[in-house]
Amino acid sequence: METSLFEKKVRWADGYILVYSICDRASFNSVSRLIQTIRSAKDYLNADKVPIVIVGNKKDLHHRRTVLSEEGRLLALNTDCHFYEVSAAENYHSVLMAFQGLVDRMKDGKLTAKRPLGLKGIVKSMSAVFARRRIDSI
Ligand SMILES: Nc1nc2c(ncn2[C@@H]2O[C@H](COP(=O)(O)OP(=O)(O)OP(=O)(O)O)[C@@H](O)[C@H]2O)c(=O)[nH]1
Repeated sequence: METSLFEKKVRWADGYILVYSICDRASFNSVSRLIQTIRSAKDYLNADKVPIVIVGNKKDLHHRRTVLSEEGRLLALNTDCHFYEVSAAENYHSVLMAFQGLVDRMKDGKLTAKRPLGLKGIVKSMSAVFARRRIDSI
């Protein structure tokens, strides 16, 4: 069967941020479907579980909310994803946190994907983790 450009892109990526609007249930449903697409594309490649971050945007528009925070959180829990609610309009910090969360998980994934490690590999991975902790605490 012919692989679509979309599927090729899905297979290529090492991590995903899927954004919906908390005021738009259709966008939430699309995210839910996209997660299934990503998971099955990656299963096809026998790849390790790739990190997916679900982002509910437009948190500032609470009076127009149609998707509850709990629904986003539950979707993340059921699909082994990570969840953030943000307002891209109000501040960039929450958006930054979501991207940072994804990058951290991708790095963690790369460390565990290299298993099984020899003694040399274990020492290298431990050093990488502790070096990161040192940087984080600065
Ligand atoms: N109030 C509010 N508006 C936002 C937020 N993020 C984006 N918008 C607005 O939503 C509209 C669509 O934003 P786009 O960046 O074009 O995003 P899009 O993915 O094309 O979204 P849609 O057009 O809604 O499908 C623009 O008018 C943005 O200013 C947010 O966090 N809060």
